[in-house]
Amino acid sequence: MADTTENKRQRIAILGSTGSIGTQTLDVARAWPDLFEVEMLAAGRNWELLARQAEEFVPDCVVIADQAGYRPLSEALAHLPIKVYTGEDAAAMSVVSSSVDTVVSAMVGFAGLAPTLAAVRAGKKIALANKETLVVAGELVMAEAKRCRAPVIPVDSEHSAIFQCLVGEMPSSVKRLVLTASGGAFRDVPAAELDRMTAADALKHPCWDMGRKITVDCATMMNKGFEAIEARWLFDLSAERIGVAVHPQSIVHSFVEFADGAFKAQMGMPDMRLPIQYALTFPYRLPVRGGSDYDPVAAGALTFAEPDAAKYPCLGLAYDVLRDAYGKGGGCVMNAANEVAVAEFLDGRIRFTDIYELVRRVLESVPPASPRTLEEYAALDAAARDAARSAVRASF
Ligand SMILES: NC(=O)C1=CN([C@@H]2O[C@H](COP(=O)(O)OP(=O)(O)OC[C@H]3O[C@@H](n4cnc5c(N)ncnc54)[C@H](OP(=O)(O)O)[C@@H]3O)[C@@H](O)[C@H]2O)C=CC1
Ligand SMILES: CC(=O)[C@@H](O)[C@H](O)COP(=O)(O)O
Ligand SMILES: [Mn+2]
Repeated sequence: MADTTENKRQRIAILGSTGSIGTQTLDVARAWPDLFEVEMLAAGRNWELLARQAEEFVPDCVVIADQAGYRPLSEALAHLPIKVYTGEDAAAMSVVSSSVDTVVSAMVGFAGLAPTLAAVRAGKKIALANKETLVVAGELVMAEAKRCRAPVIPVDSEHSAIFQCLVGEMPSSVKRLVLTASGGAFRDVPAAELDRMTAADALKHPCWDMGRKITVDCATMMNKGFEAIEARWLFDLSAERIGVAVHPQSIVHSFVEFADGAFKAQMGMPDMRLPIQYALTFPYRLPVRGGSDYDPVAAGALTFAEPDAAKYPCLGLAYDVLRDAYGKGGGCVMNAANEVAVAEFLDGRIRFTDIYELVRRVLESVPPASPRTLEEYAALDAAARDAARSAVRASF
């Protein structure tokens, strides 16, 4: 916590402040007013919540992506010295401000890539929740992070757990990582019944309270596939050294096996405030105010099992992408198709089991590509979305 030891508050920007990770980041900032200063907030459409957050934290600026929210937001904040921006590049332009130390990347989906990359290029510390940034463009983002000396600290609970296990270890000592998975909303539903499951069913996650898109990704286990790709880029490991275990209790947040046969795990109650706060204060640890205690003796048995590959085909598909079976742009195409598929499912236009089918078809139909720049990734994302929407119109 370099900023804090210098008696200076850490100045944070939150991309996606109105979402699940964003609001919990503000819980952390609220709990430690002497440590954190909220400098910038960015949201998609929810200008009312953004206005309330800005009233409370009085950042230097706020960004609302939805242009319809610009006027009411500006009017609501007119009595405060807060700049209000909207427009396609506004978030990316605001996070690079010299008054920002740390950027919490917590938008959902492809939308998070451009502002996160801008923050990386400005050498900011990144607290990374938006895993899609690495699924889509992990090679570019991590190369730029290295070039610009921008530390990327994971917020995603599994990667935070692995990051914590690796403190003090040599990379060459690592044999493999194992990402734990709850199994999602349908872990106790037989595979044959999945095509009848509704959006309301899929949104009942057994352990975590999160945004709608990631909650559906957990039900398909696409989330775990994304996390395997995220682990590849964060920890520089190949697919063979990244495993997945179903762990219904969501207490062990992931573990690492070392060359000598030792295992290290990070455990705790499912509460994202811990990994969010750890990413902000690393290498220091502070109490999580309002966090719940885990008592390993009272809590009972912890269990682990192999994922059912037939029931969760999205996981295998993501591992194919991880092995570059669809070219270097495979992650970008898979993410775009998945965003379209999940939105169509949430709107009741396709079945739960169609999500896999749609993503697979788009991966098969979009020609392999090797994007290198943000613009090339954006073009590939747009082509994959078009292909996904055409496939929905044609066959679902
Ligand atoms: N929630 C969790 O516990 C975890 C989440 N993550 C990851 O963190 C990220 C955020 O997840 P979560 O908080 O659950 O998602 P939510 O859906 O709760 O929040 C998403 C946020 O992104 C904003 N947003 C959406 N689209 C845009 C856009 N085009 N431009 C600007 N802002 C936009 C939303 O604004 P608005 O609502 O105003 O439209 C909202 O603030 C995801 O990548 C997810 O995979 C990772 C681990 C755990
Ligand atoms: C909290 C978090 O990190 C999520 O990404 C989590 O992984 C969801 O749970 P499962 O993927 O285990 O269902
Ligand atoms: Mn996770």
